[in-house]
Amino acid sequence: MSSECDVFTPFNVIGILLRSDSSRNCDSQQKSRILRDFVTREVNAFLWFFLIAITAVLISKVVALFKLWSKAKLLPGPSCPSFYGHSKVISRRNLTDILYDSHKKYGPVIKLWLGPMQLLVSVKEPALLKEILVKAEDKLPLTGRAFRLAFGRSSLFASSFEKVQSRRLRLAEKLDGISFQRGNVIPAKAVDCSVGRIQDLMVEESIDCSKVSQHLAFTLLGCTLFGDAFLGWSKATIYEELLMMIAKDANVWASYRVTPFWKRGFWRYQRLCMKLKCLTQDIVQQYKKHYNLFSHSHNQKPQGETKSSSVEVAFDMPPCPAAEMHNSCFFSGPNDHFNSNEEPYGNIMGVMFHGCLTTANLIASILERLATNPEIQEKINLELNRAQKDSVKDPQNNVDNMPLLLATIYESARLLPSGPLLQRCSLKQVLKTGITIPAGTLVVVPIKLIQMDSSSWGSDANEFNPYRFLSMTCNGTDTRQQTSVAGENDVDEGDNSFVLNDPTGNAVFLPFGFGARSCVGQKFIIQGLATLFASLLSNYEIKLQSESKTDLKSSSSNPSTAQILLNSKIVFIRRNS
Ligand code: HEM
Repeated sequence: MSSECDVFTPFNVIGILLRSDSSRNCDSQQKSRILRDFVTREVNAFLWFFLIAITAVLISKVVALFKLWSKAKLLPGPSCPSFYGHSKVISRRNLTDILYDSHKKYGPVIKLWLGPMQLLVSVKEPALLKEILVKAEDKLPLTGRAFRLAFGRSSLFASSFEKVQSRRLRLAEKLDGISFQRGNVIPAKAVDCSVGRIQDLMVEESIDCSKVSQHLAFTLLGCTLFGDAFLGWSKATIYEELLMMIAKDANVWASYRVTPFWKRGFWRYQRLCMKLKCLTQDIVQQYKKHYNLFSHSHNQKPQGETKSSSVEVAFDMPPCPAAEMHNSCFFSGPNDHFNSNEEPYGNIMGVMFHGCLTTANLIASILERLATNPEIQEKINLELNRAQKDSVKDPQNNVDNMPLLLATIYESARLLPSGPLLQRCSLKQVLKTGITIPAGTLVVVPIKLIQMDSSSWGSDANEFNPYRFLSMTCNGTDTRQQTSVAGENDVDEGDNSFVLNDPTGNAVFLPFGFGARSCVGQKFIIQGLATLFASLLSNYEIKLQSESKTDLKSSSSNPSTAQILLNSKIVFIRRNS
């Protein structure tokens, strides 16, 4: 017969765990029952708490979803075709084409659903653009993930503004600093090396426009970052190839929500990234050796102090003792502490990657415009001759006096931006105009459409016309100056001269973005490319290979498909031959 105490022994797990032996006395059974009751109550309380918390989270999500839906209702846009939104349509058609059609039908601010909880808002209205790009500071996680997967953690290209804020400020200061020392933006050797690269490629009669642009961009950036060490670096070609191979797949691997460790292709990609890291390490070592050699041969400073290297001069950096030279030497200040979570070469690889791709795209655009507009080329050459006569012989010091050349660069950037969209997320504020874009929305600015919009750029918005960035100044006998918009028949001569209307800050000119996350290399690269093209045009005439002409798609009624580079072949003809 069981004892009285045994009657109360519950048959739950805790009860079994706490059940006492029948040999124990009643007193100890009493204690264990109290303990068991206590534990049971604690577990129940925890479960209740857990349930309430989960329910609260779910309710808040549902409320947020309803809020999103009700706010989104106020925004115009095509009706949702299914529960999954427009994602199926987007996977079948180019997003820029869809945005072009939707903006045409529904106005300058439109919405698209990427899923039941993901809203995309595209803004084309110039009055709203600046406000949005200033207020929305974070970028899409995809961009940050692509850089992180390829180059490790770094503090320049992360999606969160908080993480990049201080580092991008310092880099911008340094790059802007050298932009003020105009003549020296890109060291003369970098330009010579880039032009020399064209001569190497000239073995063939004509050159692939995209290939030569890629070589030029890579040489320009490499020489600027690593100076003389880069000129003699035997692995430069492999580095360039690796960068391009990584660029091809970067967004594919970043688009996986969970890193696809199970895919063989992903590990192949990681090996490429690893090789790139080793090569970056190698060029930094070479730079270090070169720098050591330089400081020993110019032993002008006391021990412990070193003379500024070419890279430091180019980037306006404090001299850095060779022993401490690493990534931060390029991208940080004297009081910067290296973050141990960061990949030591992440920022260098990131800048080489972003800089090469975007600069190559712009160089290709300029080369094609010049090749298809020989009259502009000749006028730039006249401008170059005049600038050379006016001041020192070196054309590289005169890019500021070459408004047509600068206008050609701006116009080429307008017609072929490096990407079709600027992307932002987590816009928290209500916009001044009364339009509310809910928090968490993916906000896109379709730069390609904006930069070719006839309402902002005129009826020739799809055409190459560098004169849109120029004004004609007429210096009469009285000293007053009169300016008027320049045209292609105007000549920059004598009493008349062109003045550049700098488009930076114009809400509808966005090849370098705008606001908190705009490109920090803008001034630097515009000056650098002007220097490169001044040198290039003084040596060569650029022509399109005759068969290539039919390949050029110069205009179309839909700006989203206009001005696509079709990999034309170009010929460089030596001017004095
Ligand atoms: C023709 C050449 C270039 C073009 C067209 C270009 C264009 C751009 C664009 C469109 C963005 C995004 C802006 C936005 O979302 O608002 C960007 C970001 C950036 N660019 Fe460039 N870029 C060029 C060259 C360079 C160079 C040479 C450097 C550095 C030396 C550089 C450094 C950066 C950095 C650090 C960012 C990230 C800013 C951030 O996320 O906060 N860029 N660039």
